[in-house]
Amino acid sequence: MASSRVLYVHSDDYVRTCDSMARLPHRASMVHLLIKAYGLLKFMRVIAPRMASHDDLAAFHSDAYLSHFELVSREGEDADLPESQQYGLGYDCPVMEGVFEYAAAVAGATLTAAEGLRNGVCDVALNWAGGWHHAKKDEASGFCYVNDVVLGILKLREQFQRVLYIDFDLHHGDGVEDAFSFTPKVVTLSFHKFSPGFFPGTGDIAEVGLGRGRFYSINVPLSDGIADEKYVDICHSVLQAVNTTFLPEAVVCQFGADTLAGDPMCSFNLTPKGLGQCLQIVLGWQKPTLLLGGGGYHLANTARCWTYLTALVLDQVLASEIPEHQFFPEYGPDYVLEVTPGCRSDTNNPAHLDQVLAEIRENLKHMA
Ligand SMILES: O=C(/C=C/c1ccccc1NC(=O)c1ccccc1Oc1ccccc1)NO
Ligand SMILES: [Zn+2]
Repeated sequence: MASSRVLYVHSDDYVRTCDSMARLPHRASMVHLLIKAYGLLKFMRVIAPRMASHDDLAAFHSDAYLSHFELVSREGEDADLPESQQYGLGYDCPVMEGVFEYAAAVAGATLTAAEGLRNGVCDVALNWAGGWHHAKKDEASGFCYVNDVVLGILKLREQFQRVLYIDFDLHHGDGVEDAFSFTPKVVTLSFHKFSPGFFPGTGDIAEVGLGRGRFYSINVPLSDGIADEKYVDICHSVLQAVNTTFLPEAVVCQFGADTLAGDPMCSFNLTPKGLGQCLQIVLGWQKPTLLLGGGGYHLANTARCWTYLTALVLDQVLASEIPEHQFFPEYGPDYVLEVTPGCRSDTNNPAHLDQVLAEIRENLKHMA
């Protein structure tokens, strides 16, 4: 990738705001400082994000939700207003003071990245602190308060007729699928763990979209223990089939890193190399591409993964040794970039995966 054609959305203020999300302490700093420590910033155009305005957020979210969310964010924890529950606020989506500013900052960063692509300023745009795919029009969900992914896709749709969304996070990208389930202009494709009782519970292969959007939502339900080889194999087959059938003009990828070996979600057994092979397939299409983060609860592995993917975009090879920097101690005991797969058994049987692929190929035949 010609380096100046890669946009990296970053500012120290933005990282500080994202770091303030207590449940992901310093993750944004760890990601940025590892990318910086590997000397990758000089290959990219670094742009400071703008804050999303109320109108920006209202492109997807309801006014009722936004004004309630802004109110409780001002008052912080003790704002246990009765209607908070109907807006998904509390429990999975605790209301920390300033959480509205955090959500507006992340949404603004994803919009800044999407605008760079829409205006032809860059070919690839990165916002690793974005990717909050569960938020609904009027409800926070799964620790997602504002759906920056939907906002980014809507921004790209101002310029591109057909947008392909690919969700590599461990969890089903339900908020994004819901937002576009009735339209054939956006294909949402999600690879995720689908298992009784596992959040969010949606994303079965039979979920194909509704009305004019029927067959434009694609779900690849997977089970625990899948490792790089099988994951890359099914991703490659589905991605190629979707790209040649839908012919997208722009692509948005959510690379939630909770699929990695060692993640506390303890489900899949992937490594950054496997996700990198999936990214290489998408980059090979040479279409305007927006890359976002998402889940990822082993903070050092998440930083390893997104740094590795950033280097892939830049055609840069990284040394195994983690460079000396502020968070170096977090990378022990080996202090290397690679993530070692776990020795967990893969519960995905090949015959079932073939069946999943056959059903998706069948559904694609109905895509006009
Ligand atoms: O990763 C996700 C969703 C996570 C999620 C879903 C339902 C309820 C809460 C969720 N998120 C969290 O609990 C959450 C968010 C940030 C940091 C730690 C978090 O907890 C854990 C707890 C145990 C393992 C991993 C994460 N979507 O991609
Ligand atoms: Zn996740």
